[in-house]
Amino acid sequence: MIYQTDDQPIVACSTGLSENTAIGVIRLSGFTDLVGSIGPFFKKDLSKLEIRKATFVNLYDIDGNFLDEVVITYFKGPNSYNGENILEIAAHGNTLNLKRIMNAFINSGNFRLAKNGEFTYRALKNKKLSLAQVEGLDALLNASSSLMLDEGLKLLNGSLYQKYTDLYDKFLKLKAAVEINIDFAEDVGEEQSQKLLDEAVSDISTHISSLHRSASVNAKSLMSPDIVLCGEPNAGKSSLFNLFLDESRSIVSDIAGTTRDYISEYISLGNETFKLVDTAGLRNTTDVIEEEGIKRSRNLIDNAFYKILLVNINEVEKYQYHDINETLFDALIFTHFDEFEGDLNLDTLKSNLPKAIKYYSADTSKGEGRLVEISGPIGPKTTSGSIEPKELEEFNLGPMGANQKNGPIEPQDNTGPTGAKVGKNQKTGPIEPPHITDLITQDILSKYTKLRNSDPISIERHRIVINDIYSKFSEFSSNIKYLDDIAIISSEVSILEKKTAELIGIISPDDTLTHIFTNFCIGK
Ligand SMILES: Nc1nc2c(c(=O)[nH]1)N(C=O)[C@@H](CNc1ccc(C(=O)N[C@@H](CCC(=O)O)C(=O)O)cc1)CN2
Ligand SMILES: Nc1nc2c(ncn2[C@@H]2O[C@H](COP(=O)(O)OP(=O)(O)OP(=O)(O)O)[C@@H](O)[C@H]2O)c(=O)[nH]1
Ligand SMILES: [Mg+2]
Repeated sequence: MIYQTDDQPIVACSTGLSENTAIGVIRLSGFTDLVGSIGPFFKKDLSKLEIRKATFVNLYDIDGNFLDEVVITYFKGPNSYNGENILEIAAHGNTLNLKRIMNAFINSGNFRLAKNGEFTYRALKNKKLSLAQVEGLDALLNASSSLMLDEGLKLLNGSLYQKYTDLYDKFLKLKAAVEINIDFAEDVGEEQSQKLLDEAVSDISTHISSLHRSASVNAKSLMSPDIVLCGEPNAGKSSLFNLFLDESRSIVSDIAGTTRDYISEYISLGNETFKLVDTAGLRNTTDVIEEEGIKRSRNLIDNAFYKILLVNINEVEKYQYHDINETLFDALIFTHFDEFEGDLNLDTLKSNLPKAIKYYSADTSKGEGRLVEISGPIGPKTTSGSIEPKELEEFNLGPMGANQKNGPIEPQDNTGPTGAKVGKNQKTGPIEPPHITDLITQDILSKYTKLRNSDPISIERHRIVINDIYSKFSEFSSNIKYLDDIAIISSEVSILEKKTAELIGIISPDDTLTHIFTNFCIGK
């Protein structure tokens, strides 16, 4: 299917028609004769209408019936959003009123209702926006996380768009350097022309590597950052879920398999909203319904932004759900730590379990928790690897440890968001133990910030084209010293330049256009 259109003048309500609002904006675009085709609606000589200035006027239908008091703004093409003549009418935002006004223009026979995204389509056609910018607009308008919103803005006219156009300019420079090698090597000197070429190649190499890094960030998990709790039945998933929500949202019981399907709630951590998901306990089962629940859990884990595995520390030896052994968890929490009496050797405990970046111990029925080890790719060297049992004991125990049975457990209500605050009996009592949700929250936010700072590119088309340019260019730059046929070099550079033009959207395939514009709302 191809996005089909014509050049007729169009009208639409850009502020939506699903709800009454204070003010609604109706846009008219693509008319050539402001005075003749629009003047009658205002019973005014619009030849004196000031450009890009808000003007208060009365609006009438074609038969002269009064419709509304409105404010109009005229953008004379090509200096408008889409390059066409545009008139914006800000009217009273009752949807009946807005529809009646639109109908007045449509019934005059000079305007038709715009299709989805048609104003913007014309901006693209008139080269006011490139395809990449339109995709940015799409991301901006449909964003469900502040990260997507940022990406949209960066594409629309910001740093990311600049990176794309810089890459294109650099390919043009490379092309020029190649041409100098072909035509003017003798004039410039062999050495000088080779230097130009080398510089151009290395410049692109740095640039495309940075884009490639941005395109390699796991984008799926960023669109809706889910925090998924999983583990075998009775591990304490629902207990932790409720600790996060500060209420008993999920049913907690000692019957294994209590949670049969996943449940989720939105939670605010820092300034961000995350979806917290409590999943069905993972176990090998013959129950068809439970099996389906587990399948869903697996799916959620695979796509999660932050994966938490809970394991009852007293049952590590019995742990048997190995289908997720390949998954790297962000956090593994040893729960039921308050009941633990065994030998605390983390290496032994870990050997029967999937891997994680950070290990915690906790009493998930109450909330106390400790960080026990950082390992894996992001852990600092000093804390990675195994910790000596003695060291771990000091690190790990404290008020919740060996003395726990005789010593009082401090009430939780004084625990602030950073954990470790002094409890109620300040003078005599021990220090308040940290809260597991505070520790995990810190880690979630730090992961989110890190991802955000890595300038992720989540638009699939861009990821594909960037990866393609990256791999073709890598091949090209490692071969260039062996290529003695300058004509071959030249044609390779042309291919890469075309791909970059495609990334920006200077060249845009029809199916891409259709895909994008059907996603837009009417009036955009
Ligand atoms: N009222 C109103 N608000 C709006 C829009 C709009 O169309 N109308 N926009 C719609 O998305 C966004 C703003 N985008 C716009 C982009 C370009 C031009 C424009 O007139 N461009 C001219 C002049 C540029 C200049 O003076 O610097 C041009 O490009 O030639 C207007 C709005 C958000 N807010
Ligand atoms: N002592 C102790 N009890 C806990 C701890 N965490 C959870 N419990 C208890 O263990 C039982 C199971 O907890 P849930 O939170 O329902 O476990 P779950 O992982 O959601 O279990 P399923 O929904 O069956 O998969 C409940 O009785 C909890 O009160 C803990 O750290 N220490
Ligand atoms: Mg549960």
